[in-house]
Amino acid sequence: MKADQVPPVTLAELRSELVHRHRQLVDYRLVVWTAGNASVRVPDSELFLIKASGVDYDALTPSSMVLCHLDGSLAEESELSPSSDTAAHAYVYRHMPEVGGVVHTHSNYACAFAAVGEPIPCVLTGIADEFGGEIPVGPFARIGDDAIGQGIVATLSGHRSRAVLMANHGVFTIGEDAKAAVKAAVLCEDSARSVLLARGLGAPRVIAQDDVDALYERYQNVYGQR
Ligand SMILES: O=C(CO)[C@@H](O)[C@H](O)COP(=O)(O)O
Repeated sequence: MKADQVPPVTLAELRSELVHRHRQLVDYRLVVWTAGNASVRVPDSELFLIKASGVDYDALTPSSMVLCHLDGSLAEESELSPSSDTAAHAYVYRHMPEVGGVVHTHSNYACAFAAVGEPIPCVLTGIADEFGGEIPVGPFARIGDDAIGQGIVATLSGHRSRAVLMANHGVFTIGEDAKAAVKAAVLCEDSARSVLLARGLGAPRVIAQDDVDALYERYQNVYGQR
């Protein structure tokens, strides 16, 4: 089958995939209790799916994924309220058409940087590979409306990084799909952990910009199976 003959993904498949992506957040120890959430854009539509608010990760099923319009309103009748961060995710989808997945976590090491308002410096090749430079800090914003979304879009537009540390809050990541957004959340936490460990040994050294550029270019365009 040629790539252009791959059948379009169904809503049911997207719901199941989003359950799996939330399971990955637990497996990678990026979330505890009901903190955090993930969403996925429904291709070729003005819709996205997002986790229901405050539901245990163990209890998530395809029907716990709430279908929303890009203004954040419900697109179907649902007994479950969508995530408290729905307006933030919706704002990202409206203003970054290239984004197909959004993830939010309170992963500990990255949150430590968010708590002090400090970017994660580009001191390891893995950070250059995935983020193309430091992982930036976004503004403080209250939870519940699109203020968080505005901060995400303002910080990540035109930036290589797919992760932002929202000040005094946590990590928001974006990707072309939900898998890519989860990957960015995993690697953001891994980066933060390594940098904090390095600081116990001495002063981490920032990689030269031309090396960062070369590493990013290779990882994004050459690494892995093409
Ligand atoms: O960041 C926050 C609250 O600080 C929220 O994102 C919660 O962590 C998860 O909320 P729901 O998605 O369950 O509404």
